[in-house]
Amino acid sequence: MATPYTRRNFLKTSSVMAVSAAGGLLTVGCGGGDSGSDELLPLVNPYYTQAVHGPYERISIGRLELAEGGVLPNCELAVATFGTLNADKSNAILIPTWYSGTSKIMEQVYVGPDHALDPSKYFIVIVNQIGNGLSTSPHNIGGALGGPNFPKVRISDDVRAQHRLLTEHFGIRSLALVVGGSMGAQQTYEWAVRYPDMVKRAAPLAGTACNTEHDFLFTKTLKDALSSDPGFDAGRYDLPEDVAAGLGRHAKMWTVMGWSTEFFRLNRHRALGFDSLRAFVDGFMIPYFAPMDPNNLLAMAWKWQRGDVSLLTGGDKAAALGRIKAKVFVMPFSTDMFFPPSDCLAEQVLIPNSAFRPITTVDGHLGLFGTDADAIAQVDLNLRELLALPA
Ligand SMILES: CCOC(C)=O
Repeated sequence: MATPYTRRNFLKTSSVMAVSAAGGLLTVGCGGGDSGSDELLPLVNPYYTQAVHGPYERISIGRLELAEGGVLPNCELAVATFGTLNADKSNAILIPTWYSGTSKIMEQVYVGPDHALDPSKYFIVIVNQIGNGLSTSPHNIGGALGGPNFPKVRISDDVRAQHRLLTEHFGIRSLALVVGGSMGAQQTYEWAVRYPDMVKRAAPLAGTACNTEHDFLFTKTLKDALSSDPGFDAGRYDLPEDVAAGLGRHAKMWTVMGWSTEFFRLNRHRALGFDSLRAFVDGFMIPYFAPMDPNNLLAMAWKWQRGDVSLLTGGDKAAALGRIKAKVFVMPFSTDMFFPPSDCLAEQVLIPNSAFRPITTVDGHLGLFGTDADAIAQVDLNLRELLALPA
């Protein structure tokens, strides 16, 4: 097996094949000879590919100025579409993605002829959020903005980028529905507040419009779990495997907060095929996050912490939520420990034309992954009702 190259060495060679510790082949971009600079090259991580997450198409929306002052010179969004846009372009549904997720899990769990999100009726556009590894992200941008130098991206930046994509690339000016889970819910709220005339219906699942201090702290501990690993090396690690300890701690914290105490008391992990909590952590939670790029996760975590629609209204949450013209079903998951129903209800009462539709499940926040078929059936029932409401 070839000695795995480190990224720093790539600048000295035009193009190399490296073999990751996991045995996957990593193909790196051309180094352009020995530039002598310490720029990071884009690294093709085998996890963030069509083979794992396809089909999707990478569409450039050009230069994206960011709310925090940075810029993405050429922002590319990875997009998966299902169904056909009708003649008057009135049947478009947008689905943004959540932390660590891609368009693939949204397709697998929420889209299909047996779901409310039925491609035979709607043109469904799933847009991968910036930083998630398929769209422009720390691990794939390369150059001076690569890795730890990736600029700070906010929820509003994703939503403006998605708006440019839909209006300029697809010619879509009306959305029958925007629906997303967790960080996808944060983007859903941002869409409904920022573009009230475009969004006809909105369904935030297991997420809030304004992140809470508790959730900010939870996400800070996730970030610390990654960055405190010496292998992280201030974000200049070579491969995710170099940060395996941090990714493992991050996975264990997700195990604690992402499910629920009921989930374990009722042995739901056994129902999922794991005969112990330890086996569930070692066999599912750690392997799920292990191939992911830590700088990508940190970029999304920074964004997640600062989800706040009131930035548009000088900090006035009621004014922001009052801007919404869409019909809204607020759909928390009943045992969610970081976007609890109580936090979601406190926002829903501020939204005109809205209803509070909690989803009953013992699987907590990560019930979003589709582990509880009944929870997804409840989501479908509510989405069918919402889609049947007149715009
Ligand atoms: C699992 C998805 O979680 C978030 C915060 O997006």
